[in-house]
Amino acid sequence: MTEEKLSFQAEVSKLLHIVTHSLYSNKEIFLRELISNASDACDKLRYEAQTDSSLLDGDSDFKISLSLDKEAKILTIADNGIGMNHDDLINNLGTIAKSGTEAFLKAAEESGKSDVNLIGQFGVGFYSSFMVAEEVVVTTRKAGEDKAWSWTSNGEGDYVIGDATRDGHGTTIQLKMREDQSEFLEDHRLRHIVKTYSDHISIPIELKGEEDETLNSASAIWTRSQSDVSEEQYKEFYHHVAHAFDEPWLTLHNRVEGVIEYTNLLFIPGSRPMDLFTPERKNHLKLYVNRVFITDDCDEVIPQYLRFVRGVVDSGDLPLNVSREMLQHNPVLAKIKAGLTKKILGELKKKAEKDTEGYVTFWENFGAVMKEGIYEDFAHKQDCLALARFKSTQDDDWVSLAQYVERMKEGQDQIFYISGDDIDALKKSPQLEGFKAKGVEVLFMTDPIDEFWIPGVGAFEEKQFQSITKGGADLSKIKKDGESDEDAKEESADKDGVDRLCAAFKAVLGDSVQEVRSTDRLTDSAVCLVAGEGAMDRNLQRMLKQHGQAVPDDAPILELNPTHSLIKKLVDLSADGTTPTIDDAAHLLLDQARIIEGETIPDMTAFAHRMTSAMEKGLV
Ligand SMILES: Nc1ncnc2c1ncn2[C@@H]1O[C@H](COP(=O)(O)OP(=O)(O)OP(=O)(O)O)[C@@H](O)[C@H]1O
Repeated sequence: MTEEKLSFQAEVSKLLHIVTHSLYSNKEIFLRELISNASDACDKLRYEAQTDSSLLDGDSDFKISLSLDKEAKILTIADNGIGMNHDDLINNLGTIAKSGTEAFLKAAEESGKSDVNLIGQFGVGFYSSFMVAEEVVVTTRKAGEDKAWSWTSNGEGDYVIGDATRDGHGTTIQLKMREDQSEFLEDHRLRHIVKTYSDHISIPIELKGEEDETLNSASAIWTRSQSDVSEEQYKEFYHHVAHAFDEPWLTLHNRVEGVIEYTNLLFIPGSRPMDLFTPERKNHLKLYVNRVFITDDCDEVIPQYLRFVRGVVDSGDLPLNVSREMLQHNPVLAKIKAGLTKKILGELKKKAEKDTEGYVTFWENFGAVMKEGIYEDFAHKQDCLALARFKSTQDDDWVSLAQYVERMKEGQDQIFYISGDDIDALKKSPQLEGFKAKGVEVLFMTDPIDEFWIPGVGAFEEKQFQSITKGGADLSKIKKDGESDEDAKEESADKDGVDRLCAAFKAVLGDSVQEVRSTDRLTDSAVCLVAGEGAMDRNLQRMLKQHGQAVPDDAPILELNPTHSLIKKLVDLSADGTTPTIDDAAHLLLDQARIIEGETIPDMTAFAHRMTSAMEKGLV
């Protein structure tokens, strides 16, 4: 017999250390995890056997069996699923490729003792066996292969893989229970745990004894009627199907009848899954055909912007032997996708109307993903827009576009927004000053996707979206509450003088600015930068530059606040032509505006010199 001793990947060792040393009291979940894996293994084989029935080798009666040897203190969990070969064992039980593990380990490291909660939140899958067992022996044979393998470990640093014998395909996991965990060797305890956590598993879970006993209902939960499923059972199924450990925020269970028939049991998670923003943008919805698992890797079943939805879709209208390739451009699936999208968006709309507070939780988790729908889903663009919520200058609450339009000021015909990745920095933007002073609400667009959907959508209820960091944002038509035309006029400054100063600044600054002009969007600040109306928004320019993309070399417009005392002084000084003071002021103010925008200034040394000399003049 050959044996190989191998070390766990470093992350696994860390994870195992947490698991074995944790004081986590809910140790019974180890059984849920192992049963969940066994059920997945049966699903996988059932699917593979659709195209190659020889894999079943005459054993198609899928089941999971539990048996107890009280004397030897061994609990055995066996399945006749897909099984594992030598390399699978190393890849699956010696390494972790799961997204989120790193975050889990980091959080565990940072939190010190509270790893207890973390296990509950993240789940540790197969490795949870080591919470209750001092030794775990896995004996497994992969369907279609002759050779069986054993995997043995005490969960401390390494494991041993060796030859083994096993009748038929599948996996047998033997847990040599720790001295203080003998409760899990009691029949009644196992019955209770299976009923609590694994009742929804669609294949039978049997407890071996003089007479074998089936412990679960063994009917696919989604085939039952809603009234036969408790909230607790939905939650446990969600944990199983989503590999999640939080509470579902929304559960959608319904059967659709008509030209195409299908059942869906969908969940919107209560917190963000870890892989939400990975470039693949994968969904994890499980597709079944008449209760036979087909795939959880099919892009055609739900749009990418709804990729946070978890659960199951089962339809008898797809052929059972459908291959993953056949799923592409499949008209039945396209209809299911359209139906699911409509259903989900409809339910979200209801939630948004009925439970504003609860909806905010959803939006804070998934809003940035939902906004991709505004950009990508032409058919549902308006629905997605109506579901969108924004932070604004008005208050700390989230606002919908409809609410925004409703509270627009007299004379206002545009939806004003400012974009950038940091809301706190945005709140301090000088460009906001004039809007705040007039009580005009401005939306904060803080998701990168905002830069893409806004130009595509253009308007909401015929009100154009207008970036306030672009030249075209015009405040002059909007009056302050209670302000008369006369008051408005009084605020404007000596126009000729300002024009003269603008021309002098432009002459000094040359091509580094497209234009220098007076603005009414500032009240406290002296200057700000904006993009020309036809040019790319400055935030988008910054974003693209950060990602190494080519960006058109559009120089910004420098705007001066004619009511600011510094500008007024400079207006007076400019009567004498372009003096060194005007020259320095032009450069300093441009650099200042760049700094406020979070940009680096091209010549730091020159900036420092000018600043020093300006301070000297002021102080001496
Ligand atoms: N009974 C089994 N039969 C076949 N393969 C198995 C079995 N148990 C585990 N595996 C394999 O080992 C892998 C790792 O299992 P583990 O429980 O650690 O993680 P997981 O099931 O992928 O995720 P989670 O932690 O969310 O349950 C599984 O993805 C599967 O490939």
